[in-house]
Amino acid sequence: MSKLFRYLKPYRVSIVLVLVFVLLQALAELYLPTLMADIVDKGVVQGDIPYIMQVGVLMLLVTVGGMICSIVVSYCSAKVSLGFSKTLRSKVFSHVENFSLQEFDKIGTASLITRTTNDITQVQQVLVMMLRMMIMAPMMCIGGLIMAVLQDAKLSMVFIVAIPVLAVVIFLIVRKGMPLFRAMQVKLDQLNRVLREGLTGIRVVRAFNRTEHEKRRFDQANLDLTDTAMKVNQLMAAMMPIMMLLFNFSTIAIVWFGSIRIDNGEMQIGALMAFIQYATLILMSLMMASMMFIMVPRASVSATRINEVLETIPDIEDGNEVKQPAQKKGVVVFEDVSFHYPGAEKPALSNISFQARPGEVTAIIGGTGSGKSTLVNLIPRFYDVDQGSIQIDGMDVREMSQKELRAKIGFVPQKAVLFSGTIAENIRYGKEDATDKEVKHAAEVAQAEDFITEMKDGYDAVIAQGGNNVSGGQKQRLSIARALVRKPAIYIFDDSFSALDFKTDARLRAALKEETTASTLLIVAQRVSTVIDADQIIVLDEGKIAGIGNHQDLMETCTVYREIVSSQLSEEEIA
Ligand SMILES: Nc1ncnc2c1ncn2[C@@H]1O[C@H](COP(=O)(O)OP(=O)(O)OP(=O)(O)O)[C@@H](O)[C@H]1O
Repeated sequence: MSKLFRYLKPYRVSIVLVLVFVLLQALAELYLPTLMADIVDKGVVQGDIPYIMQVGVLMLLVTVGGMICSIVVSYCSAKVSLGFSKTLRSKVFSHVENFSLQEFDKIGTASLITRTTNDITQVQQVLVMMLRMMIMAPMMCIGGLIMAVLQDAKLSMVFIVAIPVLAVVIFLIVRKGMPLFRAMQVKLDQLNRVLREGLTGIRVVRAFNRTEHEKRRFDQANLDLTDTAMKVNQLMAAMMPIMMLLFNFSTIAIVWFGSIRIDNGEMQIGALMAFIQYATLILMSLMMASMMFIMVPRASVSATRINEVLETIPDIEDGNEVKQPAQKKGVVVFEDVSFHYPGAEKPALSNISFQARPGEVTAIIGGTGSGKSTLVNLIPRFYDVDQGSIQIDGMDVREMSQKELRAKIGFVPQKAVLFSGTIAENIRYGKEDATDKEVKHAAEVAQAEDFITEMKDGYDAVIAQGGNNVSGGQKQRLSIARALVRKPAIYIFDDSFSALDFKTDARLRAALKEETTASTLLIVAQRVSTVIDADQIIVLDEGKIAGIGNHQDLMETCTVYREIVSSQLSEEEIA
């Protein structure tokens, strides 16, 4: 957890304030019983009213002082801990943004969400506690002991028995609690995963009548978490009565032995009352310590999970010296590229070599799972190649800065993703400073203009979370417009026309041709009609190139291509 505390630096002043005021508060608490002993022994016993009034006013002032200290401590510690968690959340988020897809696959989205929210809250809560109790508990314990010994050294022997017993109880509780805290965070991850899947996949859940199944899955994860949380709470609940029992036994012992000492004239009644109060302070401080001993390990489990994210070095990082290709044409060259996903037995791509040139359309076709998406995902470096190289305008993509590289590319993913906001905002996602005219033009080319103008608010129509209020084909066209608006040197369309009807698909490709005369186009497609006019078609089969050429060439030379064509087109169309 200490590693995370480096983010506390900006709050140094507030932390010092907290510590100073906690110290003052502790001193006030320690002073009060002595004053009370004085009132009883010197004022009440001797009937000295002015003395009672004088010390009474002093007690009142000390109490008010202690209260003010407590308020300052609460304010400053809240400020520090809330600021700390805000900083930590944004650090984790911006670090995660740099992750390659490999790290996302490894940690899992649900766990990343829990770590950024719940885990940070755990650490934040403990931080408040530590700020308030780290000084308070030892001060009250040591100060209380000294004051108690000063009141009556012999009676202090009671603590020799009480404190070690309490220490053993705390140790046993912490030892039992640690594995439970760890399990609780993992189970929270599981619950979040089930919840996320159930909510994002709600349409499939309904369509397949799997509501009950999902409910069972959720209940199971929920019950699992509750069971562990119950165990943790039972442990915590057991702690309090045990502590109170020890506390009450100690008080009985103090009153018992104290009254014998009063009988023998070795102690005064006021001193015994003060002694009991000091004993209360000591035992309270030990309770505070035990709370810390329980909460700190729990938060340290969370801290480890947060550190794991912060210390994950993204697989894909810019080199020390990033370069820029001399030309900006957008020539994409694959040179003997092979790639396999971590943990996968077979490579997803093997020995891929080809060139995609500006002004030309390079289409990639192949069966499902043949590696088409993987191939195009390697160009913006979502993953890095295992072997060979990918060059843009003669420069290896690993030598460029990721920002520069991705600025050259207009990427339309297989699954269209929109963000909550207006249609115009979604298109501008591709180019922040795009003018209204540019946004409109991109929408026109993407064949989205018609349906946008039909909407009540046109370009200002609001897209719901995940783009759920537009159709699949409309979503695809908006994500195409988003790529078009940045006018990049290279366009990548990963199966981006699949949800369009044949007419719109053809119109879109014709408009694209006019718009992108100087750009390199890579189009992944399932439909032969989409690729038939391409300048070059790459046929993929189980991660390997089965053929490369235009439609006519491939019809003559490539069996895999012929099979795809004959499965989709009629005899006349083929002829
Ligand atoms: N993130 C991943 N982790 C592990 N394996 C993966 C991952 N993504 C894809 N694969 C595997 O890599 C192979 C190629 O997948 P890819 O998505 O590139 O195929 P595709 O040709 O685009 O298929 P489709 O047309 O169905 O989209 C498949 O065997 C797939 O199971």
